[in-house]
Amino acid sequence: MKYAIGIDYGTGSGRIIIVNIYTGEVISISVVKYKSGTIQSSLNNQPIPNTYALQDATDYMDVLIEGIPSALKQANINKEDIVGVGIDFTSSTVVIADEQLQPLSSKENFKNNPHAYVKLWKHHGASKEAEEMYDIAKGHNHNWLGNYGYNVSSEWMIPKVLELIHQDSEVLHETAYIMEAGDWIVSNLIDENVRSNCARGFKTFWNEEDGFFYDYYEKLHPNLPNVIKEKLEGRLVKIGEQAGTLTPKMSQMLGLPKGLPVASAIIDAHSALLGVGSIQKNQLTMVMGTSTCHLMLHEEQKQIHGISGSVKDAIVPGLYAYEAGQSAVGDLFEHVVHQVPESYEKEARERNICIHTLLEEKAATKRAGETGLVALDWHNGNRSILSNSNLRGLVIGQTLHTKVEDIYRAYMEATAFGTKMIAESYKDWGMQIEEIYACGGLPQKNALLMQIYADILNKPIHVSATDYAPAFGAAILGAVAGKGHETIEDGIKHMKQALLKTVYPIEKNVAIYQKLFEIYKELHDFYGKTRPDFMQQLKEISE
Ligand SMILES: Nc1ncnc2c1ncn2[C@@H]1O[C@H](COP(=O)(O)OP(=O)(O)O)[C@@H](O)[C@H]1O
Ligand SMILES: O=C(CO)[C@H](O)[C@H](O)COP(=O)(O)O
Repeated sequence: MKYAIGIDYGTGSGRIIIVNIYTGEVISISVVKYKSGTIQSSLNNQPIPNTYALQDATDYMDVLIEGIPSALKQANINKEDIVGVGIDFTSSTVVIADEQLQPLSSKENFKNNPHAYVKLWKHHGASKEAEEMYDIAKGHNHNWLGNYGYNVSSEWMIPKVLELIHQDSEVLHETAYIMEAGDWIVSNLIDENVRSNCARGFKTFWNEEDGFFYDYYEKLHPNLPNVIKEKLEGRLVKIGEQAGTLTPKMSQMLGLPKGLPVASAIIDAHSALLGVGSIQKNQLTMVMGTSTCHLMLHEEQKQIHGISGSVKDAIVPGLYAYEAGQSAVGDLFEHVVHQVPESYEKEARERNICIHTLLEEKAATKRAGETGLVALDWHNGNRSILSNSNLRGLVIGQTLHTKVEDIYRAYMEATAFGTKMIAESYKDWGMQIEEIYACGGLPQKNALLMQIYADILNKPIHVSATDYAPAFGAAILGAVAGKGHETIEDGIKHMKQALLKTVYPIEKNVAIYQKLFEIYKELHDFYGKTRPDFMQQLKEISE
């Protein structure tokens, strides 16, 4: 029997699975929550801006140190039968490290410095840098901005590097490596500075043909080209390739075979396509968790307004991977969970169910449209199709009878309307959508959510049976890196996970939601395009 390990680093936790590479059977699962979670509002009791979202990279190492021995113990297999390990990580989640790959935040003199910590993918501290980059990129004689959907997101790598250059020269001086967190994990496992084409292509202004866009970087800041050369370069390893092998120190620390092959890191949402097996063009895959990513594959590169980017070989060699997304989905539902009355908390405790389930149950008692609400799901900005992290949420139609579950339902509907905007942009630019897949940690947990998506998108939604689609994708890459399978396609054939169900649209709901979508689009275009300054002003006044 042969096995592979897949390690999925999500926003709140790391998930480790050991998988039979011939059957896709999960032998064991280990989940390790990040001890410091996401550091927001304050760091060590010192206030930090509300736009900051930081993490502590030592938590990522704890996932390995605690999670792998636990998964091995549960699996009770001969570890010599493990052929390889793959890692997927949220992105662009940026680690600041010294020559020994130690995170600067772990050093005594930097432990209270926010710029020494990981800038999580949803960190919006670099919005001014992103706006400045967009203005300069627009005037730059190139065509690559179209490959990024004609936008620059503050969630990407270069705005976060510029923020560091602008804000903290001392941290920058002590920094040897600025790395995607997935690359940082792989580089620690093999003791070499390597960089994956996946996150590099999507989150940094780089493509394999041209390399880094140094002529553009020079216009942004005189120091930027050197910072990129000195701190972001590293041996490129592409998806599907082996990055290297486990060092003796790591194999001893983790209890894994010496010289175990390690795959190049992949972005978490992109890895899910491998785990689900949705790698045909005309398939839209929604990876739904804290956020949602909307991914497609195509043999051509099209410049699609409002998506986050398109990169060749980033998921399946030979195909362009396309990504769009929404920065707050599970996070938005969680926001309501924290606002329910004590009576709801009491009821959930007594029935031993989570608040999400209680809210879903209460929200399901109403028919489509009965709340009388329409919301904009922009509580953490709008990633696609407006790419504006200064935008804010909105609910219209509230009365004195509006309940918290009505707001919960309105947010579920709003995230589905936002997905419809993305799907329409894909279709407007020549990407036909014939099938829709849903995976990630959300779809299996909330039946009402998936029915709302089927009704609003007016398409059947194929729901993956596993909560761990990204981890399965990482395990497939680990199996290929370790020559357990010759190609990614072979790995998918043996290891992809089954579907749980297909949710079909309900005709009467489709008609009601089409009316509500027309209102959503009016609100979207007014607050997102005609007067985005309203929400910008509210943000500035609040700071
Ligand atoms: N039953 C539910 N309904 C809606 N959202 C949920 C439910 N259960 C958890 N969530 C949300 O899902 C998100 C976690 O998604 P998951 O995919 O597990 O993690 P990650 O985003 O770290 O990969 C959290 O934001 C949480 O609020
Ligand atoms: O932008 C991303 C991918 O390109 C982030 O990795 C994703 O949005 C965060 O993932 P999750 O919601 O699962 O935590």
